Amino acid sequence: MHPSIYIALDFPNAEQTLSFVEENELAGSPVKVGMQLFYKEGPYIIEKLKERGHPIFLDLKLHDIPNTVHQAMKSLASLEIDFVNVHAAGGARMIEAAREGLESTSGKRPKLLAVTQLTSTDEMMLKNELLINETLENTIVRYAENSYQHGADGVVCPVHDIRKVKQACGSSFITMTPGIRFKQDEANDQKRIATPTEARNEKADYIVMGRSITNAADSKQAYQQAIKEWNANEK
Ligand SMILES: O=c1ccn([C@@H]2O[C@H](COP(=O)(O)O)[C@@H](O)[C@H]2O)c(=O)[nH]1
Repeated sequence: MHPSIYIALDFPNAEQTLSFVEENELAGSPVKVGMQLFYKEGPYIIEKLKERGHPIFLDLKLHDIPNTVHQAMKSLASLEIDFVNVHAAGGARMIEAAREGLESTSGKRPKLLAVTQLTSTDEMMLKNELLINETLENTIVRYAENSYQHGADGVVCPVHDIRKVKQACGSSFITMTPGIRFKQDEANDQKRIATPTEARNEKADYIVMGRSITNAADSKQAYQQAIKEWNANEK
């Protein structure tokens, strides 16, 4: 296992998820649980993954009014997971409310990440659909600064923006980067992708890998390949 590589367990149910981790001998490896799995199974799947020693990033990307996010984070904090997140676009007060909700737990507080811009967003979509007349890079850095100033421990961002985010928010501000693909893989719906090697070179703290591992003919081997790339250029 590698502490910096989170495997996105985007499966439809607990049975398929637990078979996947068992068949590929992934007990103890960091995993990301997203909407598909959590909406189906709820806290049960978190309990089962914790029993197997997995560090957990619960990727639900909360985005609502501050009071709702505050109360939701209080509930999520009781799961004693490692990371949870919100959309940075929810704004300063919502991010503060999320942090306050997490701090109400008596157990270990999950770290709070804010999603800057999704790795499926490109410049064209930003301008034409989201009507943001700034570059993607400026938007991501500004959202990261706002998140940092209002209580987030880090951001979810594309690999390409890590350096600027760290310059603006400091090197200990966490960067969790999805959109990771091996060189030969399809991008699928992702617009801003990078290899594990590129992520490591850009000094990502963590990477998220889903389909490049879960859809591989040999998932165990694919995970080992990710670890190999990551370790090849040790910081
Ligand atoms: O900007 C973001 C934020 C979250 N994700 C999530 O990461 C995984 C990526 O899966 P792949 O199969 O490796 O593309 C997925 O669960 C997303 O919900 C993201 O891709 N981009």
